[in-house]
Amino acid sequence: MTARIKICGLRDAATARQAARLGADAIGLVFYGPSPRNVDIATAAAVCAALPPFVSSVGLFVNAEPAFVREVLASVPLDLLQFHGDEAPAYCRAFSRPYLKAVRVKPDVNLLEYAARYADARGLLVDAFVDGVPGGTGEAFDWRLLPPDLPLPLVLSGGLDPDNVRNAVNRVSPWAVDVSSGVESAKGVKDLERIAAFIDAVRAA
Ligand SMILES: O=C(O)c1ccccc1N[C@@H]1O[C@H](COP(=O)(O)O)[C@@H](O)[C@H]1O
Repeated sequence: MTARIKICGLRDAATARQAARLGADAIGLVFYGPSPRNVDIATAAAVCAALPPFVSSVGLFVNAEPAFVREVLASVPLDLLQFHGDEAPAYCRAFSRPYLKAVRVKPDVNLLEYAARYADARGLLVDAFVDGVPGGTGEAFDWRLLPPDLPLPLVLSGGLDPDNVRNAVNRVSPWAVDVSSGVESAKGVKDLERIAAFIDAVRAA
């Protein structure tokens, strides 16, 4: 099975359209002020409007005020929410939208427990644990910490790039992969050649 591909941290309509043309299945919009990939609501709406059919838009939040998530949802047609902080299951469900729960993996993590707690999530997204930073760090983690029998679709992220993603897909067999830093030329600046190389590498796995 070919892994689906999400390119996260898009900040303009032209790059989002190019990513879709190159074969991305989903693009991510970061609504988290401290991130170099943060977008405002108007920009996010313009990015979504530029997407061709059958390419999903994912909104990423980190411990956001519910009112802010609702404000975004009122103007931006997001297909999926990605909760990348310490959001409780009740919080994630409160928006009545499909969601992914991100888990930052460290050696003592119990992903089966997470899968049970967030059983109504569309998937678990696994990222590297880096102290003090919620994500988007470009750091990978030890994929051997992932259980083989996770009952939810697994979205693999954390330090993926055009050079390691083929091996990652072959080793982990995730439902999808998600990348941000690994397809950038500088923090927050997407590089179309790296996006193309990343997508080619996933397809070649
Ligand atoms: O992209 C960000 O800036 C970001 C900020 C806060 C939380 C998550 C963020 N990105 C997500 O982190 C993972 C891994 O990213 P990377 O490829 O290692 O840079 C991915 O799911 C991004 O969507």
